[in-house]
Amino acid sequence: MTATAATPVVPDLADLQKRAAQRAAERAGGRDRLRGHIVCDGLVRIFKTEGVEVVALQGLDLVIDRGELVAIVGASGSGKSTLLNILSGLDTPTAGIARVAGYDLLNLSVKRRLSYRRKTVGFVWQQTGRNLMPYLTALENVELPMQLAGRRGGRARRERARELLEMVGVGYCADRRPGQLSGGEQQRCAVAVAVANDPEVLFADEPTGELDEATGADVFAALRTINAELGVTVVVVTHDQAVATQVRRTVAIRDGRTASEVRRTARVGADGSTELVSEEYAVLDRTGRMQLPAAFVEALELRDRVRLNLEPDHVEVRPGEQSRGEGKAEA
Ligand SMILES: Nc1ncnc2c1ncn2[C@@H]1O[C@H](COP(=O)(O)OP(=O)(O)OP(=O)(O)O)[C@@H](O)[C@H]1O
Repeated sequence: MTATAATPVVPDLADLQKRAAQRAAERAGGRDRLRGHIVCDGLVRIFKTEGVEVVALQGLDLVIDRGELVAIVGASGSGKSTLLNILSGLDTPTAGIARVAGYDLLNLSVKRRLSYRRKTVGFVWQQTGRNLMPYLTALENVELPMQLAGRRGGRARRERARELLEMVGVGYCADRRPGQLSGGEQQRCAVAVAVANDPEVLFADEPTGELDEATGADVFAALRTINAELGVTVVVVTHDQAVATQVRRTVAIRDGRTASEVRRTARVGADGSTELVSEEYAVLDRTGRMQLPAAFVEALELRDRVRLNLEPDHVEVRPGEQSRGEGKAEA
């Protein structure tokens, strides 16, 4: 159709969809922002029970690149499980963007959701009993998902299962049933089971919650190996702050939003020795919102209103009239 003053061009559905996608990307801060393997942008989840609304996620932003290993930490009730349930396809968000490996989790048909959960993602749960079949050996447990998916022939399946158990350090447990394994060994087998069908992303919900520190460290070592050897993106949810020493990137959630991040990088010293350096960042969302760390707020007794000053290379946050503290914080 030719456009004239009298007959304006009516965009067709494909045009409108393209425009809507562009607008959504612009609103989210441009296409680059939405390019991660896992992308949450302005993610909202509201639960309604008996007329009461609970806002579990209040516009959460998070971008995780392919092949990253990230821990999500936060106090009880901060929204960790809600986030994991959405990312693993068990729950649907109320609004925002949630995308994993190209799947738009807000608009999944039943068929796509099933395929997403079967092929794209793997899970390790906190309860060891939920991860493994009690009457099968460790080896049979790892073989089972491949068998159900009709992948690989019998011998190849067995070989792959052995390889995965070796990879997570429990090759010696192959012929034992879960009841004959320690909690840590069971969770390491669970990691092997979860990646048996080559998922793109592995989600682990408090995988060390029932373990002591040393055994928990073995499970983290298994997750790191899987991440490095298979290139699987790994997201571990935990309320254990000590996990920061086990991974390179830790994202803290507070009140349903990403609040801060700790990144650990290897730094080579003048003598050639390598040390891991941790740096903590506050997370700034695309509208410029950030959460001050609770310790800073308490130290200066900040409340209600604060004064902001733009300095050449930083922003200064000072107590306002309502705040009683006399000191100043800098962001
Ligand atoms: N199905 C639900 N119905 C109503 N409210 C819910 C539901 N699930 C979670 N919530 C609420 O949402 C908020 C976040 O809960 P969530 O379980 O995600 O937190 P969490 O960080 O995983 O906590 P924990 O470490 O204790 O598991 C809480 O206030 C919780 O009570």
